[in-house]
Amino acid sequence: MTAYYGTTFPRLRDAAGEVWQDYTHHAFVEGIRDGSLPRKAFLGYLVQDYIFLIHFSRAWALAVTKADTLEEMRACASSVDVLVNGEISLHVKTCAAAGLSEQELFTAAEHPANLAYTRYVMDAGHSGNFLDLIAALAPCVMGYGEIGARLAADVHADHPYADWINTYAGDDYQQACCNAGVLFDGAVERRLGEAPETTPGWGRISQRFATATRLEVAFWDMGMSFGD
Ligand SMILES: Cc1ncc(C[n+]2csc(CCO)c2C)c(N)n1
Repeated sequence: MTAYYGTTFPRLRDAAGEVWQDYTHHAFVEGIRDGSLPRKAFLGYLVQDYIFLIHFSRAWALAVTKADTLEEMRACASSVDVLVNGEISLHVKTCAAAGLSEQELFTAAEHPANLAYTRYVMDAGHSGNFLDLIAALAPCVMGYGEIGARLAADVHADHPYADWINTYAGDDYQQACCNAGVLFDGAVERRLGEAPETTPGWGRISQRFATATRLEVAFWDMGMSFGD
């Protein structure tokens, strides 16, 4: 069962249409679910995801500077902390266990799909306001929450991708998605009022959300290409 991620997220997800399904039910995700994803594809993805997380940390740090309230600053600062002091080292450990050295991670060339996605998110923040940035960050956070919760049903002790699935299905990660939902709802109400869908700002965040979702699909496509 997927936890409750607030009211803004499901509205934007449903407005995004089929692309959300393309993202959360991508062949790469289905390969993780049934364990058929080639190891090569998974490792290629992990290396790129390490680079992705570094730029994502920068985007959350940008959100700290774009926030309007101390509460928003705290939530975004905490995301930076979790990412740079937690998730990134977890990636380094997972890669090391899979035979990839930290040196290989540091020297890996950034794939264009990775560049496109992370720099799109950074630009949403640089050219726009706090809400533009959060809307571009949301598909990443909540999408992995939905994927983890769904895939947990098929996980068993010797599943090849059990660690990955359990990370995103776990209580800590699900709670992080709920917290992101509270941040997103509060940010929308503060800036767009109680009927946000009737404002021009809503069209902008819908577009940001849908574009970031398309870039998640392209990220999975990239992951599949490493299996060839
Ligand atoms: C391509 C890609 N998209 C989403 C995530 C998931 N993710 C990235 S940062 C973060 C923490 C909150 O910002 C989470 C859950 C990923 N690892 N790689």
